[in-house]
Amino acid sequence: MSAIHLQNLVKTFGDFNALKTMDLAIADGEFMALLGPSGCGKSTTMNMIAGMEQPTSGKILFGDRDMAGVPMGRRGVGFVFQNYAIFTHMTVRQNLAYGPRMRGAAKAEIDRRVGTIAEMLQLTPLLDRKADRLSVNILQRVAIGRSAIMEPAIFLLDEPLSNVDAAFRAVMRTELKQLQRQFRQTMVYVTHDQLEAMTMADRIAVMDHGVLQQVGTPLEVYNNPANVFVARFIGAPGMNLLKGRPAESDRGLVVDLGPLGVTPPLPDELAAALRGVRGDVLYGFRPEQAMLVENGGISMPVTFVERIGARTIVHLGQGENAVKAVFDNDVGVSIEQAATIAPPAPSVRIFDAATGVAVNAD
Ligand SMILES: Nc1ncnc2c1ncn2[C@@H]1O[C@H](COP(=O)(O)OP(=O)(O)OP(=O)(O)O)[C@@H](O)[C@H]1O
Repeated sequence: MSAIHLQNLVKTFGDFNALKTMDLAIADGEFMALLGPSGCGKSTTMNMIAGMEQPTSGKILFGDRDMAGVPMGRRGVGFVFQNYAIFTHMTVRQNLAYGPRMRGAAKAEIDRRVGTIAEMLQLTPLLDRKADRLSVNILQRVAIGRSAIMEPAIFLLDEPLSNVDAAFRAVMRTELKQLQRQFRQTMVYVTHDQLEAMTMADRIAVMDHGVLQQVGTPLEVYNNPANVFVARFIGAPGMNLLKGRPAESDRGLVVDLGPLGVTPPLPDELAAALRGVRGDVLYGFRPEQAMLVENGGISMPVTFVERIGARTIVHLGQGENAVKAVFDNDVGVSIEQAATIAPPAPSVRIFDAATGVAVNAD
């Protein structure tokens, strides 16, 4: 019953196409993140699942039940927004108890549920505090608790952590994941923050301009982005992409990067797939996978070195040819030096420069 199917879902506002078409199957008990930049249609999709917006066309099914015409209050969904929606004149306990009380639950049952949720969200010492005396961080925790206590089979969260501070956000990422594991709800989580999506979600639906770009586990979208948008959007920093042309060499197929020279040879399967591609390609590799080598790599001037604790981000090249390399230690390079970097062959990804679509090795 708690699986969600979005079928050919379209939403237009006047003549603006906010969601061009969306097909997505979310399994019962799955944590699905809707991830993308501002304005890509995440909230619009979420609001249609909740029943706050009606689709222009297409279907939303919960299990095999069509949600067309089913009002929000009858969908059995819990919803948490960016801006906490709680009663400030009530205590934390009264806020948490509100939903079960409205449903007519017995006092002992309400007390039990309030106790469990308060414990999970570390609200126990604050239960008798008035909500108007709490910080924004704690208010959002109460808002999540107020929804979670109803044990909705489907839990929808729209950027719930964007107003809380960074340290608290890190704590809440773990707590939300634990909450979902405990209640085994189907959770749909809207965010523009790829780190939130990567750390919490079972699968991520990456969106851009009202179009679903890719659906996959965090590792799938990180390791095998379907296109250039996903390659750049996932990862911090995003994937490096250098423009070039496939070229035969005596060591096998390489990518000729023009003034940067040629890349190391491509792995056989990728080379085989690439032989079908005409025109320019983008040679992609993750900053974390770049290695410093003596020779046989791509040599570029170092333009900037960021040292963030034990992590070093080395910026190389400029303009279209700028790339970044991330190391877990201080690699001892400095500005204006040249450095030669090479990704391990299996981690290289190639994209068709004209379409942006990944060239798949398999
Ligand atoms: N009621 C509306 N009327 C007109 N345009 C709308 C309406 N709601 C959303 N839009 C537009 O639809 C597009 C998608 O909006 P949506 O809120 O779904 O994006 P989002 O990906 O959630 O981004 P954000 O994180 O900024 O909310 C935006 O360009 C937005 O301006």
